[in-house]
Amino acid sequence: MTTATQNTPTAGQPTRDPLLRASGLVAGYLPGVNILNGCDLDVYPGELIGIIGPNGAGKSTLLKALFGLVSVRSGTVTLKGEDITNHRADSLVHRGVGFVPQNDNVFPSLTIEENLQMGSYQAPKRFAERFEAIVDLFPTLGDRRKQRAGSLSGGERQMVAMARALMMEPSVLLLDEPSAGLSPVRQDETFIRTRKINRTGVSIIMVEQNARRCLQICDRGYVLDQGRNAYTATGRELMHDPKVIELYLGTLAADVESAGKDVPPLA
Ligand SMILES: Nc1ncnc2c1ncn2[C@@H]1O[C@H](COP(=O)(O)OP(=O)(O)OP(=O)(O)O)[C@@H](O)[C@H]1O
Repeated sequence: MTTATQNTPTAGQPTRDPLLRASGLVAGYLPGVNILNGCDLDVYPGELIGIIGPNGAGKSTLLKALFGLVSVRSGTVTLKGEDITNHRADSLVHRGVGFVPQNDNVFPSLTIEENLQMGSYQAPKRFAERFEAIVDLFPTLGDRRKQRAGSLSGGERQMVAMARALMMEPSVLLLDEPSAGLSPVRQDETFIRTRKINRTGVSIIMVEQNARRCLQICDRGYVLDQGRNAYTATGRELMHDPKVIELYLGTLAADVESAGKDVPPLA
């Protein structure tokens, strides 16, 4: 059995230049209270990265720090080698970073089409072309373009939120707990959708509570604990690492291990 590497953020990484790199991030909300205590993260072109860890570990805060929503106190974030630390969200969108928050991620009173128009407000002339590309990926959105987002199910709203973030054709997409609050079936659909987006070439950083499913689909995973990298390796290695199972995946994962079988594959 391969063992995940503790405290070495470079484990299992490709050797080419990272698309996005976070180095030694320290960040927090209240003066004098740091939530991130020196986080490192590398995302290589085309990768799907999973971030898991206990409640309050700072996973969502890490995404917010990458997207300029939480002030970075020290450390740097680079995109294609360019320093983007503490850049504003609108500037990051322009540079190719997309963000899908966990909550309130659609405009409920607007139709699906209008929600997607909001996603392309920085490049309205590209709306038709981007809308067509999105509908190719998620045909339901085209069929139901005139439906108000507020009347959609949780899973469908999540699809609209992802689609809206894709309107600016990001090179990297940040997803904050996309499966939160969804039934197991809808969670699976969300993970399949995430992988589908990734296969179009978009790099993804996904924070997830559903750690096993997340590790199952991601190329590499980071385990965050108390605002620091605890473990990193490929998703598969983390999923089968005894220490990671014991500390972070809990009994369900242990049951899977002891039964000697993997979690069922996503369709
Ligand atoms: N807006 C905020 N103001 C002050 N503290 C906050 C704020 N948002 C989050 N925190 C605190 O930051 C810490 C980390 O929260 P964060 O949401 O990043 O953790 P997480 O790993 O994503 O946890 P979970 O899995 O429970 O969502 C928690 O102690 C939380 O209470």
